[in-house]
Amino acid sequence: MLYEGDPEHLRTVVATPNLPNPQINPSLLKLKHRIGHGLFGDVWLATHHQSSHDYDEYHEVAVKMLHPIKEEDIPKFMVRFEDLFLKFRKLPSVCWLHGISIISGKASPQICIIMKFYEGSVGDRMAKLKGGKLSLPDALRYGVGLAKGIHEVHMLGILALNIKPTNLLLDEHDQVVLGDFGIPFLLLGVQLPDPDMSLKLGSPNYMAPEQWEPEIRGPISVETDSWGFGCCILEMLTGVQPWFGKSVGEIYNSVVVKQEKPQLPNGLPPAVENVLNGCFEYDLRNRPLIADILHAFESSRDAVFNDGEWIGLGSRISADRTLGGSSYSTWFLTKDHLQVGDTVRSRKMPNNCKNMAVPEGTVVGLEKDTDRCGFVLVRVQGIHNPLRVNITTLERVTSGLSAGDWVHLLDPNGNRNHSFIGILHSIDRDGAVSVGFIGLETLWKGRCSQLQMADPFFVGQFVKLKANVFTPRFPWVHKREGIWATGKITQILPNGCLIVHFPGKFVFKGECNSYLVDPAEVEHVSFDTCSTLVDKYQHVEDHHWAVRPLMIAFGVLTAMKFGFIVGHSVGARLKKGGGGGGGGQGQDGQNSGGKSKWLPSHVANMLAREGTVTPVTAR
Ligand SMILES: Nc1ncnc2c1ncn2[C@@H]1O[C@H](COP(=O)(O)OP(=O)(O)OP(=O)(O)O)[C@@H](O)[C@H]1O
Repeated sequence: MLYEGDPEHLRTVVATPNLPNPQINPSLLKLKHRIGHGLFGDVWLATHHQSSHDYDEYHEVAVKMLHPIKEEDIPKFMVRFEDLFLKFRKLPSVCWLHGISIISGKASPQICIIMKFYEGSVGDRMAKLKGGKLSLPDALRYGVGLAKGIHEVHMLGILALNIKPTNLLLDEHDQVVLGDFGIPFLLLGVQLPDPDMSLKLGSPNYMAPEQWEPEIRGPISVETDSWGFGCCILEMLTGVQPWFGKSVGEIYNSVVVKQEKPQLPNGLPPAVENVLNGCFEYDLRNRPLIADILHAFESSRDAVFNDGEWIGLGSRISADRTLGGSSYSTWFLTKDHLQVGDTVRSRKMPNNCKNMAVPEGTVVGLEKDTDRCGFVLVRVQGIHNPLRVNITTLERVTSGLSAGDWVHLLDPNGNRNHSFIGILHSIDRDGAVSVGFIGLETLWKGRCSQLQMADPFFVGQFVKLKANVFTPRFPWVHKREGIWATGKITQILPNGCLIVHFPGKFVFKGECNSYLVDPAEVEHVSFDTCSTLVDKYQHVEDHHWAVRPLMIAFGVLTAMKFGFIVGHSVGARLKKGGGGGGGGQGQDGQNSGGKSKWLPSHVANMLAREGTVTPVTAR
């Protein structure tokens, strides 16, 4: 009577003190047939028998039977689920949960999540349409529903992760409900039988770069779901799955290694195009939040359409993309909403160690507090009138720290397997912080008193392993016996992981010259800080693999020239005559001038400045 597929009715029921127990006795479930088989288990159509002294009912339900997990991990999962069960039931855009059950599988017990049975999914609907794609108005409408569902899940501190059209179920009002409410997230830290760990956090075609190796390229965060959202909308609009036809390895290569993005179709409303472009930023911090996406989709859904075609007028919003991941997107710059009284300073650019000239000040007025690119009034000591400053050029400072700063974890115990240097992702006004560290799948949460500012790293800097690091976290290049090579930072991931190239290493075609580096294990090297001539030369050698062979060739030629001159003058003296010396000198002078052209000019200049040529050629 109460549980007949009527979530609205149930929402009022669960609010009563007589709270339902999420655990369902497996003997009350009768599996009828399998509806589908997914990466996280099978879904069955089943009946759930419910009875009490005044009713006796059978309800049609969907049972998601998860793959077996280690028996000792079952209680861990159950505690997480039971903690969230009632909260999930209050979410209108998340599938209605009947409960959870543990049935004895062939080898080990299996967790079954019992859900309301829905008639179909967005994926099913697309499969029935010509070309397998939805009209733009439908895609926008489902997009709004999906964004709401993801937002609701985020409000509970959970990530959806497994977002794809078959997991977007449709209720009787054709509204989207999330069929997977974050099962991969609830499984974090639980051991799966599948040795391919990359599969456990989502479905490959829809996975964000950091989702493949969250401990290395992570953390996974709310913006990870923005990527999955973008993939779903793309599939709805084109009828083609992102990376269709590629193997799992090829998708990994495209998304993670080559840092490719799926192609967007033409003709989208500008706000939608802009937000979808942002969803496919490699650095998750540059992606829009689900609230931004919802705003763009809601505003475009209500715009003018003609036979499903966008006929909106007005200027196109310029694509808000970062160039080569080297700068911040507007999504990044406007994530923090400034308030009157906040301490602010000019924002540091990601690849520039120089802070901008505007010093620390206090926000005394908001000109347009709802506009993404609004202005604030900042009072700066020593300047009479407040300055009017664009919010995207400012960063909020709390306890001396701002989002984006490099931080060092002060951990007296020190027994951790994650790096102790990372990047601050957010700092609340009350001092609560979240930090990305290598070795952690999700953001580390703590207090700002546990952190200290660390020296920043920048793209383009040269780094080498610290002297006390003998077994680095990731493989590193050896130059010669006992000497570690120096590498150049080419990218910095959101957890502070450095991607380093070794320009001094000769690389065969197709060989990878990209290495991951823990920032806690390296130090910055520059020409100015190399103390000895030999160090300076070695630093020059690390700029390009050709330096050493050129130096050797140069040395050999110098030696030959020297031998030739000596031989010539000795011969001349023996002959007590001569005449060819002047001509020979002229020829040599010309040759040496020509040889200097072989060296890259900055390397040649450095060598000339430091006089390193002679000792090197002798080696
Ligand atoms: N509560 C439900 N009611 C009706 N159909 C459902 C329900 N939950 C899932 N399904 C359907 O069952 C099928 C299999 O779902 P399942 O989630 O196992 O597979 P998947 O979506 O392909 O993969 P994954 O395991 O990664 O989620 C899908 O077509 C899905 O739409």
